[in-house]
Amino acid sequence: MQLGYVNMEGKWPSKQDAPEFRAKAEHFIHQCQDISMRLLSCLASGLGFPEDFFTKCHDVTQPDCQQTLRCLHYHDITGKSFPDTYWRAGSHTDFDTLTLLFQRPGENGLEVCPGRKASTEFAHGDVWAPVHPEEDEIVCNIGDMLMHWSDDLLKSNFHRVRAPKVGENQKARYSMAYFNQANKSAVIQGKTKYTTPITAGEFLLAAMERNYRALQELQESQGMGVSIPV
Ligand SMILES: O=C(O)CCC(=O)C(=O)O
Ligand SMILES: [Fe+2]
Repeated sequence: MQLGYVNMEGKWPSKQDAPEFRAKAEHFIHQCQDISMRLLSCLASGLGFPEDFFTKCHDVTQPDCQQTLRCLHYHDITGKSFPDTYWRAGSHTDFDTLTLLFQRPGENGLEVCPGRKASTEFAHGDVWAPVHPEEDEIVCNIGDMLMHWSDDLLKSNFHRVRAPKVGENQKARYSMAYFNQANKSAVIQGKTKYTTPITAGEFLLAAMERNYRALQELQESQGMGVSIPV
């Protein structure tokens, strides 16, 4: 389930089904926005941009706002074993500027791949480290937009979610990701390397096309076709 600031009319669960859901979700989203803007202000200053630079690019009062809270539910797989090619979430970087990731103690599986040589590498075969959930901790992932804005100084990190094996906690995993995605019309432009301006809307489209092509190539190399939903 994905929640945001725009185009939400008619998408909230009804008051009868989940009486407090909307108010609680909106309160949480506002808290995520608040802490994100504080973090992004620090990052803007560190990168030599004005302190309010990223805040202005992630403006929730604008109709082209793309801030999103993704609520994830990975199913209970107790007693089931899957091949090593099976992931709860496959290796990827986030397309956004900065992600706040919330996970629950005991629901392990998140792994990160520190270090990255190029934005187009898909990190197969690299060294992965687990990020175990801790009470009161928020995992922050640098995304592709911030990597671009910082001319590759801040690397967007590959991460994935492993499927637990028989003997481990195979119960459901719930997590939430607050994606700080710049407003569609915000211009992403570095100072030294990525000096050609690109809007965040174009940037997201290009990232999705690149990931889709990479998936196609991987599946073709493994002799599997990509099935396109019709
Ligand atoms: O479930 C998780 O912890 C990871 C989710 C994630 O990486 C994503 O939705 O981009
Ligand atoms: Fe992610």
